Amino acid sequence: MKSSLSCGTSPIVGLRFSIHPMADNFVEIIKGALSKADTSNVWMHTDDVSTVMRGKEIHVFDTAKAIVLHAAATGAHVAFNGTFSIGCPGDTTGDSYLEKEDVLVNEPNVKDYRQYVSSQFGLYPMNNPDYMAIIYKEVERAKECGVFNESMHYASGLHGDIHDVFAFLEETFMHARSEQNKHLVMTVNMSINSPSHKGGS
Ligand SMILES: Cc1ncc(C[n+]2csc(CCO)c2C)c(N)n1
Repeated sequence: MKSSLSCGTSPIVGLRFSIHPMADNFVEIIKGALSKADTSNVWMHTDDVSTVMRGKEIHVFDTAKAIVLHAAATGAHVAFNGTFSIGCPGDTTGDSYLEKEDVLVNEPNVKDYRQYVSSQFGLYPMNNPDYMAIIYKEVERAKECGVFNESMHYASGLHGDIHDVFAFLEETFMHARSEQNKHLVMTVNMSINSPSHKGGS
């Protein structure tokens, strides 16, 4: 890993995530999802706890959605949890693949998949005194986009087709930061193919 400090001006989006399939063949599902997605536009590393991905925003969201969809397509009940980050002052410019072209490599392969997902997200606009206004605005955006599910402590509930939920997450991640406040963290939990989803899936 290279380690030149970028002083928080870097456009690199990082995502650290885990997939937990509630199935006996969880190893096959995790490894299968990671290998079926085209990861050529992101830097990625998997360990025993999670996987980290770094790259341009569009490629991180494109690759993450494909990985989740490939795990979901097995039919197993799968949980995804991830932390997205951009603009961290302590971040480094290495392992980023920023030179990649803006052509999505997974979207053509997964665009026809349909998958209901129930999700909870949290926004953390770092060092921004107006953070509550930003959070309320983004919750309003979720309502306008038709993916809002319910209010709750410490997160907001989203649900719907995975393409709509991911599109919202990418949009809100773009809008909840600014030139003055570059550092943003977003947490996302998803539950897929859950027996609790009566009629929605
Ligand atoms: C996305 C993602 N990356 C890594 C792990 C950790 N993990 C748990 S079991 C397993 C397969 C056997 O090594 C791995 C890699 C995870 N759960 N999800």
